[in-house]
Amino acid sequence: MNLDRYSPQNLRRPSSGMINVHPIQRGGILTEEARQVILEWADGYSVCDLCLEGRVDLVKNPPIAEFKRDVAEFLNMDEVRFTAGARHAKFVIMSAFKEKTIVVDSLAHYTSYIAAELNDMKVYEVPNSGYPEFKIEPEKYAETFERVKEETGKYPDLALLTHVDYRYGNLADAKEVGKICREYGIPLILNTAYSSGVMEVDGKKLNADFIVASGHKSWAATAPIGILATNYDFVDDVFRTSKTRGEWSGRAFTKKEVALFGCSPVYGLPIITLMASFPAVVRRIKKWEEEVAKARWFVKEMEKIEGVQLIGERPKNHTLMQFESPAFHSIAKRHKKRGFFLYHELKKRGIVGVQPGMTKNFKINVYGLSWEEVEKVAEAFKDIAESYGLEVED
Ligand SMILES: Cc1ncc(COP(=O)(O)O)c(C=O)c1O
Repeated sequence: MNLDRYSPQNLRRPSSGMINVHPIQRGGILTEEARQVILEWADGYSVCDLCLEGRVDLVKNPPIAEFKRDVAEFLNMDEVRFTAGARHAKFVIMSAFKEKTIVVDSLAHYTSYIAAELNDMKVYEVPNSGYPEFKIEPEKYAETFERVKEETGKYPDLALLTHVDYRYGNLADAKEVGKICREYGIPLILNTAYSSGVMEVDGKKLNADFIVASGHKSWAATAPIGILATNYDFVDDVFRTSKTRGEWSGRAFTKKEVALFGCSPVYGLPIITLMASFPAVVRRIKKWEEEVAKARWFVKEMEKIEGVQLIGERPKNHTLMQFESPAFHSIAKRHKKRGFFLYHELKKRGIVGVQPGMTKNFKINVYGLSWEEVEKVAEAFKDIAESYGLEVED
């Protein structure tokens, strides 16, 4: 066994000091405030020094119990719990709908399907508009509900909408989908992994019954941490407490919430960094329009390159984007590094995050980059294109 492999020198992060445009990274970059508290809280169960009630969400020092209320207010929902990621939040909700039927958008993340599968749910999909915009039209929810009724004899029990999808960064019309769900009396999970924490999300305005969020994706927190917010109607079912009694010992755990494993598994840095970043997160969502402006500018610059084109909705309403680039793909075919050439060329210019091997299509997120950094990334792409003989408009 070569233990040297794990020495601090060998555990340096490969992307250190570079501009990282990986879609999943931008909203999870820690704030200065979070960096300041890291070391003090880095030990295992650090937040449990003064746990008097046997549940992380009830701890008063550090102020997690208050934080829970502030996050609920921020999302305009009634109750919140912290989970091990958005995926766990979805699992927790769906565990209250075991073996029932769920309708999800056809851009949903794999974790939505897995959470449903773990709970033996039957999944139906709402189609999207296909190439090139791949939009989810709200009325397709109503059509899918009717289709489920025709096939099974009853309307579905639950619906899920991915507010911003991970493939194209399309912003779905959550309010309208929420309205349709209300008309049918079907509770809606809004997956805000790519929206809450970077842009405003108001659960009541959007008619969401559940909001799931990802702290490490969009709230500047250390993984793994997610948020599950809901309204009073669902609290008893989703946050149901244990009814088990030890058959021999007679012990009971009546305060422990079953689907949260009794006490949600976020005992240290994840919850501390989520809290420490929260004031900055509350402030940063007000600057969302400027983030979108940067994304739109970046698209305009990228499309000056021969054969590069945005796919997904136009104009962009989010900072995550996908391009198709047949011209880069043709270069890859004759390059000795094959599809990896683009990754290497970008790395030489101080940029990481475009998936190694991808040239035909690639994804980028410009959230939180300064204007200078966005310009640097656009210039890098143009420079690479020109160096391989592609046309770039002035
Ligand atoms: C739309 C969407 N939802 C959920 C997730 C998973 O989030 P988490 O890691 O918090 O479980 C992802 C991850 O990429 C995602 O893109």
